[in-house]
Amino acid sequence: MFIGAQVSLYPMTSDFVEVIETGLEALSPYREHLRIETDDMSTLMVGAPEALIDAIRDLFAASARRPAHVTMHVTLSRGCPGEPDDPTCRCDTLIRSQDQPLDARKAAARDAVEAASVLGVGIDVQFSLYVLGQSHHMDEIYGCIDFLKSSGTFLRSKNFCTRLRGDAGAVFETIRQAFLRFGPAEGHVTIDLTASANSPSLR
Ligand SMILES: Cc1ncc(C[n+]2csc(CCO)c2C)c(N)n1
Repeated sequence: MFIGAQVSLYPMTSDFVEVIETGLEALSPYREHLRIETDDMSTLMVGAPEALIDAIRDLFAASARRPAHVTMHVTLSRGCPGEPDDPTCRCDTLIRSQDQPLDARKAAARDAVEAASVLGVGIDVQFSLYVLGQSHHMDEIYGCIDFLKSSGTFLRSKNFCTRLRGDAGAVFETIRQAFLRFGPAEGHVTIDLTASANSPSLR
């Protein structure tokens, strides 16, 4: 299994380099658990979803604590058949949910969001879950949307994606649960996500 993300921050301010560097500094505690490589367009993070999603959450929360409007684009992927197996990506949640029916997975996902840590940073997210290479992929997508509607972070459904709003802790836990508990444990699943904080449109 190979699990990872390409992550880009887009601060809407002339001191964008400082905002990006503030975000990247928040990754320090995760560097011993994840492979992290930054270039001029994005930062690659590879590793188990516990550290991976926490790292993306903290990267965005750190930049969102500054006053400027900032957005982030994330491509998450698990189980891509073209990527090499990486033992550091081992994930017990995926292994355990393998044989669980959809209703049990929805309930477990809700429990995890309820138990999420509170960061004190309000954010908006819109994302799409893609279950690849499966003929019954819509059952998993509708199951995931059911979970999202009861997650406490649901804002509204939109064409092609779902809007979430709330504390960064609960919102990123919702994303982690959507990523791990829907779509086959051994299958190829991706998420396309945009996050936003401090938007002047919401003032
Ligand atoms: C998370 C994240 N990683 C890398 C970049 C690409 N990037 C654009 S400007 C800049 C700082 C000066 O080189 C960097 C690293 C990004 N935007 N967000």
